[in-house]
Amino acid sequence: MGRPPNLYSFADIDSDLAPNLRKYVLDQQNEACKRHGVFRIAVSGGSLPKTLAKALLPPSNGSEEDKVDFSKWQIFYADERCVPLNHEDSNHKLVQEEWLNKIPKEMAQPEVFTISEEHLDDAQETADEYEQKLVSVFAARDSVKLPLFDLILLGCGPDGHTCSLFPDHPLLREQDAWVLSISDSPKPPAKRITLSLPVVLAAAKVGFVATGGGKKDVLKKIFETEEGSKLPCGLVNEGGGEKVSWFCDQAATEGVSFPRRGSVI
Ligand SMILES: O=C(O)[C@H](O)[C@@H](O)[C@H](O)[C@H](O)COP(=O)(O)O
Repeated sequence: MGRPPNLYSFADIDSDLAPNLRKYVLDQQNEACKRHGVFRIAVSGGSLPKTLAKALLPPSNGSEEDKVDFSKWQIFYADERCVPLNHEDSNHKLVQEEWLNKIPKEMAQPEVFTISEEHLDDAQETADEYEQKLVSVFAARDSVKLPLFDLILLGCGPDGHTCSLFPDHPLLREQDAWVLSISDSPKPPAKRITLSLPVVLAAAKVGFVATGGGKKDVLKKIFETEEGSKLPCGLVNEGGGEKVSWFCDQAATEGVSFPRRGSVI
């Protein structure tokens, strides 16, 4: 690894972490729009959507620099459960309820890429269909080796998983496919699809959001031990280096040694 990832620890989620996360996302949005006129972002489920809602809503405080320009957003799921989109386990439903549905109706809405509901009992088919959606956006499969997201926002599980990439799972070794299926996920539901590790590592920026005392032990492991650096979150740190940032609160980082400490704002 070159330079280590950035680990930010904030005193409070609402008044501190959320505005910093907003600034970070807006910086990536603005840079991506300058680069290619759109902002391509992938997001996970778990506790992330709730924190992200605090960061993104309301979409503007009136000033030009502070505008979340959803008209430029193309939103993908970093991982999704193979359930109907209106099912209570669906990450899309969660994201809709937490913030997509709360974007003011008079504003231009983002483009959201959901999984197909056609073959939900076949996780591989669902993964292949989702990969085709990525191909249609990120150009023909043979002309780009990997889709280049502008930003991927992820959570960190208590066992160090991220997306639906679980510790010691063979999916971690997948080098070729963009979207993978898993039918034995240790976190229910068992059938899911997930971006592959090479796709996560190809993104321009990767932001983790991990809050609460329940994350303390796994963060210590990831940042301080050899064993932790082999966990899925640790592999993203190792492969992504300084393009990876962690947005945490003090409860999650108590006693964790920081590679680099700071504030985005
Ligand atoms: O669909 C999922 O299960 C999530 O995308 C998953 O990868 C999540 O991000 C982590 O499990 C962390 O979840 P918490 O933030 O709730 O701990």
